[in-house]
Amino acid sequence: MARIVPVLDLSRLEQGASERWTFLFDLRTAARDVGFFYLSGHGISAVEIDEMLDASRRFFALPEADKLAIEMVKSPQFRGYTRTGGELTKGRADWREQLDIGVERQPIPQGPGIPAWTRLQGPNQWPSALPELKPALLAWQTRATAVAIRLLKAFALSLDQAEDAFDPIYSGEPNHRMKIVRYPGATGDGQGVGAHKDGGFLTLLLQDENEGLQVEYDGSWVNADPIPETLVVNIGELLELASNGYLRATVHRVVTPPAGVERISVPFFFSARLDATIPLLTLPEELAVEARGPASDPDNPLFRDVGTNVLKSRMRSHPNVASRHYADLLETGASPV
Ligand SMILES: O=C(O)CCC(=O)C(=O)O
Ligand SMILES: [Fe+2]
Repeated sequence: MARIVPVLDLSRLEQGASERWTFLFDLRTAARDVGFFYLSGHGISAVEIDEMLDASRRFFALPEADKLAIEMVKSPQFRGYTRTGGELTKGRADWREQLDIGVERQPIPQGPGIPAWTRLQGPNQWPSALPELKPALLAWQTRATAVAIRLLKAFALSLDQAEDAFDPIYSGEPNHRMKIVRYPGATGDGQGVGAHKDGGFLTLLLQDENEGLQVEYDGSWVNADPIPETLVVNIGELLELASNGYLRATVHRVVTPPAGVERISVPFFFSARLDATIPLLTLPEELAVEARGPASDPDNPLFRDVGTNVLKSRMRSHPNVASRHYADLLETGASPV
């Protein structure tokens, strides 16, 4: 039986015009039909992958005090460590611990009339007990950004747009974010991370050898079990919005591993600049007739303003950070949540 979540080889883009053309067709089909695929031929080596997973394991093995020293609640930028059960998906605790890292930038000076999402820009928190983590994660960000941009250009071509159609909304200051995540075995109620869609353009996920990721397809859950040396790619809400729902931001979740197993993953979320507004692409007629419009969920309103969208989802996932650093928005009802 054919795999539901297909494997696509990115190096086909460089194998001549006809291979390139069929790759773009396969890419568009996978992103429209399942919204998830495995990516091979991405150019990130097995050694780099192992190093990233090892660095993640070393972080989670640190004494709890070293991890709590950089807890996310200290960061208005939603950066840092979240302990197991500390994050919510649709109001329910996720049984995973994680470190959130964004782009390293100076905070934006605040004052009257400055939009709240500008507070998302600023520094990361790094563990002083593991100095090698910072260069390892920043190196991964650089590698993953390059792959994400190649893919985004390919998506633009596959939708009959100019290759650089998305450049104006990410170039200069893209707002990617990544996490290292550990799912401990047999904890909580089995929700590693609850069913959700990702918010950005594209997510590139590195997973270790352990199962747990599931993708919603045709009303049921399909396992997206690890395939060595591949990344799992999924479409985020921004690409669904830009394509008027032609491409699908698919719901996914992670189930808790069994006792004695821990699962490590490294999701990288490629997104647009916080000050960008998501355009609506004009699709060619044969694609436009198949565009369903972006899924509308009254519990999860989508905004074309990227900064507002990002702040909304961060505040929902981390209510402790919201009440410490965004209490003004919660009190005045100006909250974008
Ligand atoms: O850990 C995984 O495999 C997926 C994580 C995920 O979906 C997320 O953090 O958005
Ligand atoms: Fe996700």
